[in-house]
Amino acid sequence: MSVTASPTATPPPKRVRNDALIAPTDEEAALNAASAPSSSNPAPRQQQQRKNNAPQGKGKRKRNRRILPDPYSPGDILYHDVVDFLGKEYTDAVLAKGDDSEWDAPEGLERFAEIELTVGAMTVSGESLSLYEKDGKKWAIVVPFAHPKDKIRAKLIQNQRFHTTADLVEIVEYCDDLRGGEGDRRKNPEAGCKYFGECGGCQLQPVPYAIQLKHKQRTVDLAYKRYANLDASKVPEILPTIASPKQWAYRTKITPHFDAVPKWVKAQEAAQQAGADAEAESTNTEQRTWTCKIGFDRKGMPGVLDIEECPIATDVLNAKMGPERQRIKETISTFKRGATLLLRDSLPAPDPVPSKEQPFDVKTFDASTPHIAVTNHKEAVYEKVGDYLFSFSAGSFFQNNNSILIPLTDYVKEAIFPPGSTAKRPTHLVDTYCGSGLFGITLSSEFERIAGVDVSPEGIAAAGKNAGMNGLLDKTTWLCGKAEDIFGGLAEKGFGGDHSCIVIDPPRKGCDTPFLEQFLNFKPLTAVYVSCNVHTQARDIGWLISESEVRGAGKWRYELESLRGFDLFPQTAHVESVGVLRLVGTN
Ligand SMILES: C[S@@+](CC[C@H](N)C(=O)[O-])C[C@H]1O[C@@H](n2cnc3c(N)ncnc32)[C@H](O)[C@@H]1O
Repeated sequence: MSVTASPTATPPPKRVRNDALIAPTDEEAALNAASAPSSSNPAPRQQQQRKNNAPQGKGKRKRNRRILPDPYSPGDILYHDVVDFLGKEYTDAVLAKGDDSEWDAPEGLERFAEIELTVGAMTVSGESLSLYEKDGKKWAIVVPFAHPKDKIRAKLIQNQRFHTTADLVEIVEYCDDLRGGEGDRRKNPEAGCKYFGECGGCQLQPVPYAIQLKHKQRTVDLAYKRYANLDASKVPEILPTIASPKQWAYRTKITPHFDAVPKWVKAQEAAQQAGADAEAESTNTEQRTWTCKIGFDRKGMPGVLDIEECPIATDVLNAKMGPERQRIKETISTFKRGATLLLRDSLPAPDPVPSKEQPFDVKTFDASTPHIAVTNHKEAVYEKVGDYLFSFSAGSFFQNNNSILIPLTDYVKEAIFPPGSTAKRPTHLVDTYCGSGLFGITLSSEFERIAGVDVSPEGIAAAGKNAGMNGLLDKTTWLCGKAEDIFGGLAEKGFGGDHSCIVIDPPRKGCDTPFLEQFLNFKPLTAVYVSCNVHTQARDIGWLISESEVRGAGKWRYELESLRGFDLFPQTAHVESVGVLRLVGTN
C-alpha cells in the first residue's frame, strides 16, 4: 500500500533515546567505577542491590538524567568496552576527580557534527571504537559498520559517559584486516546481504568466518574477566569457538514486523473520500508517500527496514517471505496496530505421527523430505536432531540453528562423560530450563533416568510429547515450574547429587539465586551450563565457584573445567557459551 500526503502531515522521525546510557548519579558513578573491569569488583548481585538502593532527593533532576545501564545489558557491556579502550587507569583517574567530567565530551564533539576518525578497535557487539583526544582528554566514538584501521567519516549523535555514539557517513579508506569474508559485498557482490549497513541484524558479515570465531572466543574471555568476579587462576583458557556447519541459510525462525497505517494517512484518506479537502489539495503540490514496510529494525534509527530476503534464514523461509509480505500489504488497512510475523522452518508432519507405541525410528526417516514454512504460532513444527525427532508449537522456543545441534549436544555428552575418565559416571540427568527436552532427549541413551523442568507449560507439554515420540516416556519426568522447583521432588524419584549431573540452559537473564542455592545443596557430580548470554553466565558460574569454596570448607568445591563458545549465530556478534563445572572432593 502506498499513500501520498502533504509534507507537514507527520513529524520527521525522531531518534530513539537510549535510556540505558543516560548519565548516573554521584553514587551510581562511584558504583560504576567499581564495575569497570577489575578483579576487585563487588559481587554483581550486590551491585544490583546497591544501585536500586541509591538515595533519592538532592540533585534529583540530574540523577533522573543519568541512569546507569543495567548490569549485563548491552549498554553495560559497551561501557566496559569503552573503559578497556581508553585504559582503565585513565578512566579511574577521571572518575576519582568526582566532578562528573566523564560525561562532558571534549570540544569539537557537538551533536550532529561530522568528523573524520581512524577506527582503533571493535566492541563485543561488533561496532567500531575510535579515539578522540583533545586538551589531554581521551574520548571514544562508537560507530556501527566500520572496522579497525578504517578511516571513516561519522556524524555524532549522542554524548554518553566517556563516549559518543555516531552514525557512519562514509568509509573514506577501507582497511581489509577484518574484511574480505563471504559477506563482504565489495569483494563478493553476489554473496552476503544487501541490507548490511542499514539492518540492525548481522554485525559481523564482512568479517572472514575464522575471525568471527576468534571474536566470539574473545567475547567469552572478556565476559569472564568482567563479570565472573573470579581470580584469573580459576578461569580456564577459553577454547576455540566451535564453528557452525552452516554459516548462511541456517536460521530456522525469523520474525519480520511491520507498523500499522499511521493515523495521518488514515485521516487524509478519510478527508479525500469526503471530498472536504479538494481545494486545499489542489494547492498542495508537494506530496509525500507512506509505504508499508515489513522487515527488521534499522540500526540506530526508528522505523522498520523493508526486507525482501534474509540470507541467514533457511531457503524455505526466504521462499515464504514473498507471499507473506504480499498478504500483509494487501490487508494492512485492517491492522489497528503493527504486528510481527512468524516464519518457522519445519519438516512436514510425519504420517502417522510417532507415538509411545510406535516411536520415531531414524532408519525409516527420509532425510531428503523437503521442508515447509509454518506461519501459525500454534501449529506443530517438526525438527530432527541426530536420531531423535522433536515437535513443538511454532511460537515456542527451540534453538534456531539446527545445523549445529548435533555438535552441541554431543559436546555436552562428552563433557559429562570425558573419554578415558575414571571418575564416577552419573546415571541420572537433570535437564533444567529444558524447553521441549532438547538435552534430556538427545542425551537419554547415556542415562537411567532423566528429569526436566521448565516454566513454560507449552514447553513442558512438548517435552512430554517428544519423550513419547522417541520412546522415552518410561525413563523421563517433566515438571512445569521454576527451575528451582525441581530439587524438592528429586530424592523421591531416586535422584541424588552423588550419581546425577545437571544441564543448565536458562534464558538471557541467567539463573535466579534460589536455583543456584539449591544447586549447591544438591551437589551434582557435573554441570554443563549452556547460555545465549555469556555475561550472565559468567556472573552465575563465578558465584557458584566462589560460593562452593565457602560451603565446601576445603572438603569440596566446583571447578570450572572448560569454557568455549558455540557459533549458533554466524554473521552476528552473538555467541552461545558452554561452561563445564566439575565437583572436586567428597560429595
Ligand atoms: C534458552 S531456552 C532453553 C530451552 C532448551 N534447553 C532448548 O535448548 O531447547 C530457556 C528456557 O528456560 C525457560 N525458563 C525461563 N525462565 C525459567 C525459570 N525461572 N524456570 C524454569 N524455566 C525457565 C524458558 O521457558 C525456555 O524454555
